[in-house]
Amino acid sequence: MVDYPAVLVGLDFLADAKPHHRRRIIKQAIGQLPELTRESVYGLSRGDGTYEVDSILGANSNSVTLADGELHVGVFPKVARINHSCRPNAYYRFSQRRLAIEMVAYVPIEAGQEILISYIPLHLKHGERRKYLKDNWGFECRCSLCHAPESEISESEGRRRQVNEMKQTLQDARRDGYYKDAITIAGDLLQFAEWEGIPLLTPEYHDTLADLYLLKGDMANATTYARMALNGWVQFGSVDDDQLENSRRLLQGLVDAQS
Ligand SMILES: C[S@@+](CC[C@H](N)C(=O)[O-])C[C@H]1O[C@@H](n2cnc3c(N)ncnc32)[C@H](O)[C@@H]1O
Repeated sequence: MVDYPAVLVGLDFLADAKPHHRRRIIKQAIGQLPELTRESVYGLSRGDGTYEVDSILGANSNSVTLADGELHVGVFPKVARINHSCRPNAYYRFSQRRLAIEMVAYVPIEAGQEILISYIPLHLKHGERRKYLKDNWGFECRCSLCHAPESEISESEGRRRQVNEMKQTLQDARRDGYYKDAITIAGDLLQFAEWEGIPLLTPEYHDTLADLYLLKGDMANATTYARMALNGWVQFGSVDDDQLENSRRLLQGLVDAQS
């Protein structure tokens, strides 16, 4: 799914304009939208706040960085209908070239099944996630993980903690030249992500494995993983995705080196 902004406001303007000017200008901009888009913006859920425009933006905006490097806040009407989950099945990314948000499913999502994204970084702990959502979004999370039995939450916490530690150990092992150990950890990380149902971006790990095998001098495995990474980025990637380009270059370099 691709979604274009109905409203896009520079962060400088939000920070600097006098509140009543800001609200008037944004309201005027919404008023000038085509009828259907305008209705979809006014039909969005409301956050706290006395002022309509502030409460719509507060509960429904996404921060995006435009090609000029400037941070903006946008209302993307379709994305704004998607709820948060600490166990998401999709994620979104912003394409500067398309000026659009692209939704990407981590796993197959059946028709009728709810699309869920994480509004917050996934590595946060349970309590931190709840606090972040309350402080920044103003709601108590009711996702399936937050409502799971205590034992399931603590199992999930343990796995996430372990994943963070493993990522650190992997980096240390790579830096110190223990490539074989780093390769084992990268494989375990993929397995953990599957158990947790927290989709890692698998191509990222295939890229890591390609890099480690290359460092180890195992060109055959490096090429296999580079190819898997490239296939993954084609699936997950965007038109302006650097990772796809980097992956393509790595694979080409490996193929050239062996020919
Ligand atoms: C961007 S909107 C999401 C779509 C909205 N639920 C709707 O029906 O249009 C964000 C608002 O949805 C609600 N929400 C989203 N995820 C939630 C969750 N995990 N638990 C409780 N409320 C949630 C909150 O009220 C939040 O301010």
